Amino acid sequence: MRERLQNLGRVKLVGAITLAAVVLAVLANLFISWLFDFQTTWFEDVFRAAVIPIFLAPLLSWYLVGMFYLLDSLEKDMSVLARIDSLTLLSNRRYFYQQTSDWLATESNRSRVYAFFILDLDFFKGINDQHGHLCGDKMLERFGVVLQEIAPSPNIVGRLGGEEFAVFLPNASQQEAENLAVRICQTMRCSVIEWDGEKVSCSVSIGVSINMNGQKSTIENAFKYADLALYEAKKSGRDCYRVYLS
Ligand SMILES: Nc1nc2c(ncn2[C@@H]2O[C@H](COP(=O)(O)OP(=O)(O)OP(=O)(O)O)[C@@H](O)[C@H]2O)c(=O)[nH]1
Repeated sequence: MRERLQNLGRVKLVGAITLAAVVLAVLANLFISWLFDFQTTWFEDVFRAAVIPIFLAPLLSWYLVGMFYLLDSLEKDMSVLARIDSLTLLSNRRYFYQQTSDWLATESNRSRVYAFFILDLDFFKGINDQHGHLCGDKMLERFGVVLQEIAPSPNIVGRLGGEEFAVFLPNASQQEAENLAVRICQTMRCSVIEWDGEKVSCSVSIGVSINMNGQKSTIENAFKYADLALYEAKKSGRDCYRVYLS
């Protein structure tokens, strides 16, 4: 993205040079005609009129093609940036909702089972307070990587905001969902980052909502039930998961 923006700067410079060259060439042409009061033939008139476009056409074409290519790639970059969380590179809240809602809206998926996790790092404020926000950011990045490794596609992983994340497991049974929750808790419990020569770790609490028996439901319901389960996990002392069956 940064490279493209630099290229855009270069293209603008070439555009300005091209424009200046056109203006100078036209002025020079007029000046020479005025200075020498040319009595030119029609052939010389046509030749002189054609010289400028012939020499400048490649430059102009290159400029226009470059501009088109860069604007096109910048538009694509913008659309990606609007969907991802810049710190963890996971889906952001809005895109996560869109992905999961799209899955649920598909007719063939409506009667399927799925699990929905809300994951919240424990006492995360303490890490910020004790080691600083940059350390907190590094922990959030680490958690994002852990989630992507443990719950790869077709599962959908997103950062809802702050230290709250979500995972959607399409077609997952209760057993599969619970196994995954156990693995995430264990991995975070053992995961350590180095910060200013100190080892920093952070556990996670997980609220799991499982849509049993393939009942039709919305992502809002799944969210509500997972949130209730998360509340139970926090109340039970954290570093654990709780399940809400619906
Ligand atoms: N470093 C960093 N901190 C963030 C970010 N977003 C939110 N926070 C911090 O996350 C902390 C969340 O604190 P709390 O809501 O009290 O939660 P907690 O300390 O994890 O406590 P429990 O959830 O009850 O275990 C706050 O201190 C926020 O400032 C971020 O992007 N980076």
